[in-house]
Amino acid sequence: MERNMGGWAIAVHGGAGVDPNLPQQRQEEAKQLLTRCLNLGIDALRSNLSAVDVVELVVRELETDPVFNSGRGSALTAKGTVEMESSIMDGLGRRCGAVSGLTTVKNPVSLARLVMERSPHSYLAFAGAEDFARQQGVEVVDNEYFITEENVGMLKLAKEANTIMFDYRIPEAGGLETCSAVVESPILMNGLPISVYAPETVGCVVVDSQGRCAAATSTGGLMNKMSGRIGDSPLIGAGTYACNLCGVSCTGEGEAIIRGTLAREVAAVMEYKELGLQEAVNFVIRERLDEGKAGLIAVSNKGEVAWGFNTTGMFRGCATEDGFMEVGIWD
Ligand SMILES: NC(=O)C[C@H](N)C(=O)O
Repeated sequence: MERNMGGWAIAVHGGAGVDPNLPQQRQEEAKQLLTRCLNLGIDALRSNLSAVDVVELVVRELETDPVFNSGRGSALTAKGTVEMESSIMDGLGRRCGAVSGLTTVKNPVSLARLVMERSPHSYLAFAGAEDFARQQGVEVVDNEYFITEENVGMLKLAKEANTIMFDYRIPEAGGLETCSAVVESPILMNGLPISVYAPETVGCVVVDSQGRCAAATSTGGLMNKMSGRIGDSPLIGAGTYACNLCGVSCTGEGEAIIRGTLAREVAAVMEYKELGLQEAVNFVIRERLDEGKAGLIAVSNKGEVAWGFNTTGMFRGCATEDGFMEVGIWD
């Protein structure tokens, strides 16, 4: 799908790889949150906030709500702790900031923005990033704040199955059944079984009415990941990218997104193959991504919005200045 209205455009995602048996209630909950976040972004764009301000604002909202896998509600490490990561990129001047290994920062995307604006670096991680957060006076909370009962249940299941979970479902009776079905036919990666589903990382891409593009992505990573594991979300060019042409945010199996440098590839094929935004998204998903692994959202400086995925579904929503708005999960 593609819209080309020449004004502002916004897209949000709440993760790719959705379980086809996801309870209806959970689907509705996710769609409501995406709609609320889109509206927040739309109001901000109408008030003339810049693209980078809008992506930060929207991702903060998604981090604060526990529905998706970022900030509160983040996936847990094998140790049962939360290690969050995020990045933000302003297409104007291609400025960027990224953070990993955060354990107490309430809104990782805002720390990524501070790395971009108030540090001489692009990427800070673990203890150094936490020190920087304190130095900057951002809101910090106990690690417990990020841990939800639901995720504790999911980690238990992942551990029992010795699986690094890409799934993110409610550990109720139905959830358990679906989950064991996943585990019965695992995909092996480096000798470890991995389910085919992806958890619900969040991201937002925006082009404002002046044609400035920005992108931001935030996540807790994968359920039962090794402590210290870094995925695609904080990696500029892999999970997040923005330039004067477009803004892109990815979601799915981080290792596959990193191998494909997906976000940057969208910009590269637009630039060097002179493809339109949706064509570029389709090309990258088809040519640079292993089957069933990921999805992405994108905007262009012309006010186009596009998305694509090769997983079962992707939580996403988009809107353009002419009043078009769509929120969906499946193809
Ligand atoms: N659902 C996700 O998008 C997970 C994220 N890409 C990661 O691998 O950390």
